[in-house]
Amino acid sequence: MNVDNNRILKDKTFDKSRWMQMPRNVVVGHDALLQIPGIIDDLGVAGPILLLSGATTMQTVGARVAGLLEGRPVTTCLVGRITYDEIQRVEDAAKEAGSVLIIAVGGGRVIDTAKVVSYNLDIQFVSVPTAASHDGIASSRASVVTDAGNVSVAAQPPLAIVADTGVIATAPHRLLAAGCADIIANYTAILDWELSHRLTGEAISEYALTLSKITAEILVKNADLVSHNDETAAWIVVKALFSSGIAMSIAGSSRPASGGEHKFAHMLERLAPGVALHGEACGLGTIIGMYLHGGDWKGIRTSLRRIGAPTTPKDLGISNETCVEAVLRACEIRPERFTIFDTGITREAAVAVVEALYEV
Ligand SMILES: NC(=O)c1ccc[n+]([C@@H]2O[C@H](COP(=O)([O-])OP(=O)(O)OC[C@H]3O[C@@H](n4cnc5c(N)ncnc54)[C@H](O)[C@@H]3O)[C@@H](O)[C@H]2O)c1
Ligand SMILES: O=P(O)(O)OC[C@@H](O)CO
Ligand SMILES: [Zn+2]
Repeated sequence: MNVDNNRILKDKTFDKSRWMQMPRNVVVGHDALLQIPGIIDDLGVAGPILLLSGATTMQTVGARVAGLLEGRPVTTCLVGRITYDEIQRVEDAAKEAGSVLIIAVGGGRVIDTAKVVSYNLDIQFVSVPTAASHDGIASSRASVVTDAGNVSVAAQPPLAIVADTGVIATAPHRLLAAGCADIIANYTAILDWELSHRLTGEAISEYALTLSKITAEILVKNADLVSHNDETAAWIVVKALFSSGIAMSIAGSSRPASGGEHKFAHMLERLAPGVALHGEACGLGTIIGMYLHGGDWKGIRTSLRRIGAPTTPKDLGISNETCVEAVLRACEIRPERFTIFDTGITREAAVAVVEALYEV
């Protein structure tokens, strides 16, 4: 059922009420894909299925899932960028097929699209991440691209998650490293949330904040293990991505995992579309955010390097000027979310932080 998970009952003395929606079945491990038919039966959702995937992932994992669903009514649909137009197109396809369940097989964009469509149509969906590249695999939020930049919208968390570590370990290491960077971003997301709490009085959830922080700490502790592209690394990173998603579900917003470093990343995506993976841009934003907070930015950089994630604009294939621009204009993204990037950074300061990224 769709819910406004930040609903406040104004007429009560104790006036808070929040729905925290969580996944019901989470299956992680080798050959987890084979469990999909059993999971669908266990969920008790019978009827036409919409199999959603990306152009690349449909040819590989998507095709395997289609094979596993043989004998059931399945319609396939490919998704590209996540925009409101694209969401509408997928909604129309789901309606036309009379779908009662979406199975989303792919990266973050495919899963976010499924989340919004299933929310809007009030049908369920199963999340089948093909890469450990983002922490949206379990969250109840989706990030949609609009002309005004990325917006974070309420969405439906998956009823089930099927993360096959064998599949994830065969994805390029770049994707796994990006997922790690998306988790390391939690360090500055938390600092920004606490800063906003102190300066603007924004409410904070200690549980969400603590879960987000511990998740990043455990990941960094395992940095050497996740620098490999094997199933152990996939296992560790998927658990971190899941945990971070749950922190977002507890908070009812992406706040525990998305601060100024994400605003920077979303602006960078607008200035240089498609150049960096989401997590890669967030990792760079985390080093910058930590520098601006006066924290251990070199420690963040060391962790990202150990994992194999980019740490400079050059690594990402963007110019220093574009990076400076993204630092200065990050505040245009989601202006209501106060972060260290919203404190009036001068061009001089932005140039200085970008130059510092190259310090040995
Ligand atoms: N809702 C949330 O809480 C949340 C959290 C983090 C990120 N996001 C969103 O997710 C998106 C980023 O996710 P992403 O980095 O996965 O991007 P993506 O979905 O664009 O995938 C990146 C690339 O990886 C490829 N890929 C995926 N699996 C593969 C595999 N097994 N082998 C080879 N290639 C594979 C895809 O084809 C694509 O080209 C952004 O839109 C971001 O805003 C949302
Ligand atoms: O709200 P946004 O900024 O899309 O953040 C969600 C997710 O990317 C956090 O890792
Ligand atoms: Zn993210």
